[in-house]
This record gives sequence, structure tokens and C-alpha cells, in this order.
Amino acid sequence: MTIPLIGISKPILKIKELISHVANTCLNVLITGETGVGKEVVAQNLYAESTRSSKKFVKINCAALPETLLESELYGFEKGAFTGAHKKRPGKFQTADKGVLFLDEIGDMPMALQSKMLHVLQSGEFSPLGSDQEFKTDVWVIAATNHNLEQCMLQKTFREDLFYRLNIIKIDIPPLRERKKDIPALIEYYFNLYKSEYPENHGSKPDSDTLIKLCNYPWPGNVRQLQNCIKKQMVINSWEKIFNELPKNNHDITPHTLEDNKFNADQIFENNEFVSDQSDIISEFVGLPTSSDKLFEDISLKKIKKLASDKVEKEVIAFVLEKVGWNRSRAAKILKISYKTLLYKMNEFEVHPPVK
Ligand SMILES: Nc1ncnc2c1ncn2[C@@H]1O[C@H](COP(=O)(O)OP(=O)(O)OP(=O)(O)O)[C@@H](O)[C@H]1O
Repeated sequence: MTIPLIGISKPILKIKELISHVANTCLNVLITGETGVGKEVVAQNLYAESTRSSKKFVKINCAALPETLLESELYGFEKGAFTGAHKKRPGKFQTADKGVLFLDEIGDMPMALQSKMLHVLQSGEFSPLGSDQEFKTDVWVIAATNHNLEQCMLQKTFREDLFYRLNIIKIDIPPLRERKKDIPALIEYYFNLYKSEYPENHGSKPDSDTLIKLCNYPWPGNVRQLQNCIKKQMVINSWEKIFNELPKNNHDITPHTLEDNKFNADQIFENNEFVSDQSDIISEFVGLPTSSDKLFEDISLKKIKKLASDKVEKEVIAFVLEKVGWNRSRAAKILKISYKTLLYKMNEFEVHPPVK
């Protein structure tokens, strides 16, 4: 089953659009992004939308196998090609014929295999190990990596010619912390998915405060990490525990990146849909409910007027008091209220002079 590409952030919407344009061209695609961002999901979606979807999607992880094994997996081998080759076996290029070959972790492919790969991509021909025969193959190659291949080329660990062959269409998936808008949608999707898969588990969805916390967490393991948290929540049903157990120090995340993307409760998460562009005022005074029923329960104009005017009063009183060196009589005069009222309000709003 192909997992749909969940998300409503601009980068994900752009990627969805790109998928629909590229799917039937079968131009080589290079998908980049940190681990767990969804590179394989994008590859699967490209395949599912293409005319090749009735053929095979064959995946090979170029980082997981030693060089000789990777070579035999890719191209296959003849009987007796090496010790232990008791009978011939087709390789991934043959199995994926007319379909898709997904080369995961291409940045980890050994140099010696990169030249052979380039030859196959240019000619569409390959020979299994131990064979003189050339086979023709017609595969759509989609490659993925979490390495910076430009950097690898400078360090001479990745061939430039192969890079340009693979990088005809480039899809870069930003880390989850740079597209926080996708987090509530992903939570909703995986929550429903796991609920139908494990009906005996009863974890609850995050409330508004937890949702904001989850949105502001940097997710170094990206969607995979978020997904694991949701699975765990389905079993232990304690967002607090889950949140406390999340690793808090991630050296890759600069304060700058976090600040730029801080989720300030400006989206309402509801049945996998958002009402976005909500102002900070609404977020502050109405809150971030998890369902539309709750939203309407919580709105009382009278209550909101009181909350808003209290907030403004508190700020103005504190500002004036600070300006007059906490001289209450002067502040009361400036604010045109009695001394007694000022004391009452200072007490109510907990406005106190700084402790010396
Ligand atoms: N946009 C998305 N919508 C739905 N599921 C997603 C999305 N992105 C990632 N996932 C899920 O997160 C998990 C990790 O995704 P995937 O394996 O595609 O990441 P990756 O970038 O290929 O990771 P790696 O580099 O470690 O191989 C998968 O279970 C996948 O289903």
C-alpha cells in the first residue's frame, strides 16, 4: 500500500505538484533530505502516479550491503560467478524492468560501483556477474540520499557525471522542524491509521497545549520519530510522559532555525484540516481547540472582552509604574484612577515592583 504524502505546508504542496508533473515523464529523480523526512514516501508516490504502477517497485539500500554483495544484488550473477553462487540469480535491474528501481542511500554507493551504475544509466545495458552477455533494461531510476552530494563531489566520494545523470529532477524534502504546519496533519493521519490497525489501544489525541508543544519540538528524527511517538501514545496514553522522554538537545538545530519556525498556535487542527492564518489574538484568547465543537463552546465574547481588557490594563499599569519608579500616587494620577483602585488592580493582576 502506498502511504499518501501527508502535509499542507508549502514545500509539501509543491512536492505533490511536482510529483504529478514528473510521474509520467520517467526522468531520473534525486530525492534529498534528512533521515525520516519521507524520501521513500515521495518515491512510492511518484511510482503510484506513473504509468509504471502496474509493474514492480524495487528498492535497494546502497548503504546496507558490502560492495561485492551490492553489485551482485544490482546486476545478478551466473552460476559459479563466485564462491557460493550455486545457481544464477537475476539482479534488481532485471526484476525492476519496466518498473521503478529505487536506489536508497545512493550517496553511500562505493566509487567502483558508481562507474558501473553510470554505464547502465547511459546505455540501459548491464551484464550479470560472471556473464559476457549484455542485458537491456528499462527502469525508471529514483535515487535518494541524506548526504549533501555536492559536498561529496568536492570530497571526491561521489562521481560528478553520475550526479548529473541522477539529478535531472531534484526533490528536496525539508526537515519537519521547518514545516511545522504538517505536524497536526501527520498526527491526525497516523492516529486514525493506528486506531484502525490496533482497535484495542486507546491513546488519546493531543490537547491544544500538547499539540503546540509537539509542533515546537525540533523532531531530529523527522516524521519517523513523530510516528513512533504516536504509536507509543496509542499504548501508554500519556503525552506528558512521551514528551518528557523526547531527547531535548539536538546540536543540529540552531536557535535561529527554531525561532523562525515557532508554531504560535495559529492553526486549528481539526479532522485533518486546518483553518490557517488565524491571528495571534484569536490564538491567545480563544485558544487552540482540537475540535470544532470545543471551539464554539469556548467562545464567549463577554469572557474574551474581559480577558483582553485585563491583559491591556495589566500591561499599561506595569508600564506606567515602571516609568514613575513605582511611585503609586503618581501612577494613579497619570492613569486617572484612585490610589485605592490602583492598589486593587495591582493586586488582581499581580503587578509587583522588582525585587531588589
Ligand atoms: N509526508 C508524509 N506523510 C505520511 N507519512 C510520512 C511522510 N513522511 C514520512 N512519513 C513516514 O515516516 C516514515 C519515514 O519515512 P521514509 O522512510 O520515507 O523516510 P526517508 O527519508 O526515506 O528515511 P531514511 O533516509 O531514513 O531512509 C515512514 O514510515 C513514512 O511512512
